[in-house]
Order: sequence, then C-alpha cells, then structure tokens
Amino acid sequence: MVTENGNESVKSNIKVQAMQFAYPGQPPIFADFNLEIIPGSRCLLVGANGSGKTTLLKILAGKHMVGGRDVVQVLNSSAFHDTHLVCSGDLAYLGGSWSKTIGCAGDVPLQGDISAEQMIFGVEGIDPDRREKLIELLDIDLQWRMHKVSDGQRRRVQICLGLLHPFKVLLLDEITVDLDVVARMDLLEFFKDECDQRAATIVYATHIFDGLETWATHLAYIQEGELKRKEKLAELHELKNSANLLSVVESWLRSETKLKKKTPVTSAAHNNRSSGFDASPFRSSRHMAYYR
Ligand SMILES: Nc1ncnc2c1ncn2[C@@H]1O[C@H](COP(=O)(O)OP(=O)(O)OP(=O)(O)O)[C@@H](O)[C@H]1O
Repeated sequence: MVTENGNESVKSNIKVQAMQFAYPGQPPIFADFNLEIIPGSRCLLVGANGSGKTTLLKILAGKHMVGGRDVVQVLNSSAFHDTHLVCSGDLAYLGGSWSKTIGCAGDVPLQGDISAEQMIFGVEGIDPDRREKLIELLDIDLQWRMHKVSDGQRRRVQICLGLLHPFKVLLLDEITVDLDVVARMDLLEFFKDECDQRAATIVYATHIFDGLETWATHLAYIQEGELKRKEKLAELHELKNSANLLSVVESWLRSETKLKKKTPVTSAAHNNRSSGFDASPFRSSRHMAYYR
C-alpha cells in the first residue's frame, strides 16, 4: 500500500521513477521503485536491516549508476550523471563510517595526524558565520587530532565538513549513533531550521526514533526494496493510536518477520539449498576443525 502525498503543484526535489537496481551477481534489490519528495520535507526512511535504505541513499547521492538520466532525479538533475550536484554542495550525503576505499582492502577508516582545524578550514568558499555556528553546535575542539579522538568526536568533525555548504538536499544514513543526546537533539534542531528557512530537503535513514515524531514531516517505509508506505507523518493513522513512532515501526517490522516465518520452504528449495551448501568452501568438514 503506497500513499502518495499527491501535491501536484509543488515540484519534487527528489524523483525516482521505475528504478531497477541490483548489485553485481545478486538478484535485484529494487525492481520498479518510485519515490517523490517535495522541497522542505524531512523524510524518515525506515525498514528492517537489509531492506535497502543505504543502497537507496547511495543511489540518490549519485554513487551508483542506475538506468538513464531520468530514472533518479535530484533537483531536476541526474543524481549520477550531473556531478555539479555534489561539487556545488547542493547535494550532500552523510553516512557510514568516515572511510576511503583502498583497492582490495575495502573501506579503511579515515585517520591521520591532521587537526580538526586543518580539515574544517581547508574547505574553501565557506560562509564564516555558518562555519562558526557548526563548530559551536557540534562542540568541536579545533585542536583535536583525527588519529587520537573518540568515534563520536571524529563523527562530529565529519558532520561539520558535510554541512559547511548550505545544502539543498541532504541524505543522512544514521549518522547520529555515535553522538550524545545533547549533540543529537541540537543537530536535529539545526536540520529543522535549514528545512523551514531554506526549503532544504532531508532524507534520514534511522533505527533511532527518539524525538522524531515532531521532527519529521514524512515517512517512507521500505520492505525488501519495495516502498510499502510513503505519507505525511501527521496523517499516519497508526500513530494516533500508538505510544510513539517506535511502536508503530516495531509493529510493521514484527509483522514482516511473521510473514517470513510463515512462508514454507519447499522440499525442492531445501534440497537445492543443501546441495549449494555442500559445494560451498565454508561447509563444515574435518578440515574445518583445525580452524576452530
Ligand atoms: N556492496 C554490496 N554488494 C552486494 N550486496 C550488497 C552490498 N551492499 C548491500 N548489499 C545487499 O543489499 C541489501 C540491502 O542492503 P542495504 O545496506 O541497502 O540495507 P539497509 O536497509 O541499509 O540495512 P541496515 O538497516 O542494516 O543498514 C542487503 O541484502 C545487502 O546484503
């Protein structure tokens, strides 16, 4: 069941049409995915682990090439092809660990004997007032050295860098996990002001719902790559009869789990699975005993 907000007169800041996407050698995560998000929205992206939230945010951030230019549009440009979106700072993505991908080593945490000041003041063309505001908001000590700070302190510098440019669309992939309560609440308030004052759009994937009932304007719920719900939070009827957003999302995810448990495994599928596992190098064997 998908409820669109149906506001035809307002142009979408994010528009995804008939999107298909699969990781190489994997079955498709998104088969025919559609989503529209209007300017000024603060849209929560919710779903179980592995439902496709991070993948969707990365696609919106232009990190994966998907279909033609019209399939994934951000600010009326192609998220992947129009690199000016990211270069100008109009489209910002904050997610995952602060890392860089190094060949076969994969994602290596970004560390080095470099100060917070060098990183933050190294970004050119920034409004000094905005920079000061962010440094104060995130309580950053400019003398912090990136190889000697806590996860939360490193995260604050990462967030600051990501917000220096006044974004038009901001994609957040659970970046507040390492922050203490005060930093998280202050940051959410800052985001709210950015949307209200500049009609910026935020999509925020999270499993932490504290304080979000009054913060978010919309909610999108994904189940296994399918958009199950997309509606205004104020119109979410379950929220009127529940203690909070957490219990609403909890009930959705619990019914997903029940559905999965009810789906019987056919004997053919079971046989296929066993034979696949038999061929696997990770099959338990006498030899594996040496590694226990
Ligand atoms: N680089 C990758 N290569 C292959 N498959 C991947 C890759 N990244 C994610 N997947 C698969 O894609 C699916 C969606 O993953 P994704 O990270 O988007 O989920 P998520 O909703 O963000 O989960 P979580 O709540 O745990 O962060 C999962 O089944 C995952 O195993």
